[in-house]
Amino acid sequence: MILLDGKKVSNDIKNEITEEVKKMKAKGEKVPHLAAIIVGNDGASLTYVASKVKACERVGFESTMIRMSNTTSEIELLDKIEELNLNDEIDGFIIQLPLPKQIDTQKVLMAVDPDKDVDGFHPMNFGKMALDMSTFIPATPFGILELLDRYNVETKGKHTVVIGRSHIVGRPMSILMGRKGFPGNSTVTITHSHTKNITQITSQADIIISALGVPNFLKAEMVKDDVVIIDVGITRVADESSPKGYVITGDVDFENVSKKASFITPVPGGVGPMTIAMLLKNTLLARELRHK
Ligand SMILES: Nc1nc(=O)c2c([nH]1)NC[C@@H]1CN(c3ccc(C(=O)N[C@@H](CCC(=O)O)C(=O)O)cc3)C=[N+]21
Repeated sequence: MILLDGKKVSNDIKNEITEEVKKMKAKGEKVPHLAAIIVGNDGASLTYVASKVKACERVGFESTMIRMSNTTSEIELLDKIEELNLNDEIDGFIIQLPLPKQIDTQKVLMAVDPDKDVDGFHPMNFGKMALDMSTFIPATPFGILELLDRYNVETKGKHTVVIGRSHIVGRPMSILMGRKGFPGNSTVTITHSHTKNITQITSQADIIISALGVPNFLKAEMVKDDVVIIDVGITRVADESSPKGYVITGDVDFENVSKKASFITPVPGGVGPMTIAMLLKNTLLARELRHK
């Protein structure tokens, strides 16, 4: 079994980006600037945005975190987005999800200037992705592709099973794994809450990408020998014995599934850190787009 070490690879990527930023500075160019809007006080969301800001500092990017209250109206958020669209200092920005229920997420994501949409959530960018055009690929799927690439995991002709059809992971992942090129050229099955007999499907998979959010859902009996496992689950499970009062738990029963797997991502330290590294990569791309 080979561990797909997202923590290590994300560090390599951050070092590569740091070098790029040094070159920009040496040429007297403006460094990339990422902004993040966070609405409300969700603990996990605040942690993620804080790690994004920290990652920006680490590679030498500028960053701005914009906090808005839990009672923010849709109009107020749309106004803020328009402000960032027009602000020439900002190369790219994200709106941390999930949003409070009074706000229509799809409407908000459509208000982002596609050229600053470093999350790749605007329908224009999603469409470009599906059509093999160059664009921002959502950070989590992009991170998974990068991990498969750097560990040279064969995807061509393999049966990839994606668990979950969310707009930010499952759906784009199912498209990307079936595209031409590497990593891609897989035969893809996407499964979701209405899928019948999921074990029958997962047990035929060469590659499983699980983005379900149900701790320890995928058991050893559900997979075949030498399967490649990508665990996107990051559920906080209460645990009094740990210092933070919770442990981050993936969708995969790692202890038992890892014994059968050829490659597997750990949680934490797998897909999560890659997501942050690829957001930086998209921000660098956005900066290059705007100053070409
Ligand atoms: N607009 C938007 N863009 C996102 O990319 C986005 C989002 N909203 N909403 C929530 C999800 C989730 N997400 C993660 C990022 C990093 C870790 C990460 O670094 N995880 C660490 C553990 C971090 C911890 O201690 O909680 C790890 O897996 O090793 C996890 C999850 C980005 N998301």
